[in-house]
Amino acid sequence: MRHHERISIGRINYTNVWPIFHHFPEERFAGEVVFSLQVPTGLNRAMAAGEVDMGAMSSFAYGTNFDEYLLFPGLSVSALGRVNSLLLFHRKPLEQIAGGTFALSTASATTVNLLKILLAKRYEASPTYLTMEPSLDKMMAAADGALLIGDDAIRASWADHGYMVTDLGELWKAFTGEWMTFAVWAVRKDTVRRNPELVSRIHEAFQWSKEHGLRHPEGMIAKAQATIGGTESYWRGYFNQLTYEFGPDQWRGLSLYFSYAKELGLLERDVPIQLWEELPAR
Ligand SMILES: C=C(O[C@@H]1C=C(C(=O)O)C=C[C@H]1O)C(=O)O
Repeated sequence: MRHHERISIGRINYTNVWPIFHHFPEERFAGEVVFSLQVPTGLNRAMAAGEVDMGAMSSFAYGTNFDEYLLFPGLSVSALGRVNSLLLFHRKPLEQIAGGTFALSTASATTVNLLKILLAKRYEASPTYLTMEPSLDKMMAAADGALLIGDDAIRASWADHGYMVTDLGELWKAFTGEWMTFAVWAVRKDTVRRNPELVSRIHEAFQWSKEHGLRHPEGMIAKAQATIGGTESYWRGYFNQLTYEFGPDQWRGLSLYFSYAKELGLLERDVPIQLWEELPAR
């Protein structure tokens, strides 16, 4: 182990990960960790390049590069149904525009591929896709539908635009009956080899932080209201709608997503769910 090497932890810069990060005991890791705050696609790239060692990223990005990563059980951003922050905005019913043009946020990997899967499998459509910066007005000027994620989607859902709004978590559940996992907590295998003890302590701290965050959401809710807006009950509902578990139910839903992605050529290989395991106590 290189003693002075810090572990870089990726943190998605959206509210949806707050229940896992908000109470992370940074002071316990002084000098040992640094955080990298980015949109999901930024973290996906940084993890693949080895600039970030572990943390939250798009579940789809695990699928493209799984040989390099392990997944932490018990940590994810998942939902069985509605999410409220993975939203497709459109002018006409989806049935009428499924073969049209869709503008996709540059920040997303999991959800853009989820939309591709649903349009291909459920609507049997072959639409045109544009990738754009997440701006609802610009996207809707260029396309029949616009896909936003995270806080961009939340803000747009409050705006007075008159568009129809489809929740991608709800659409996936209606089509498959399954869970969907949007963000996973992954670690690079080389980081585990170099520094198993620190990785283990960080995992434990995340679990603690999550349990604490879910038991005591008040601080997080107040911070979300102050930084983004919305009511107390909106945020309480938002954090309750999401699930932060990553167990057999979520693995099954995510595996189904990966198999559709492979079938449609969005992923090249079958993707196994490979879990990180705690080192045996010495
Ligand atoms: C629940 C969400 O899931 C997210 C969607 C992601 C993606 O589409 O790649 C990645 C991480 C999560 O932040 C959200 O953005 O609100």
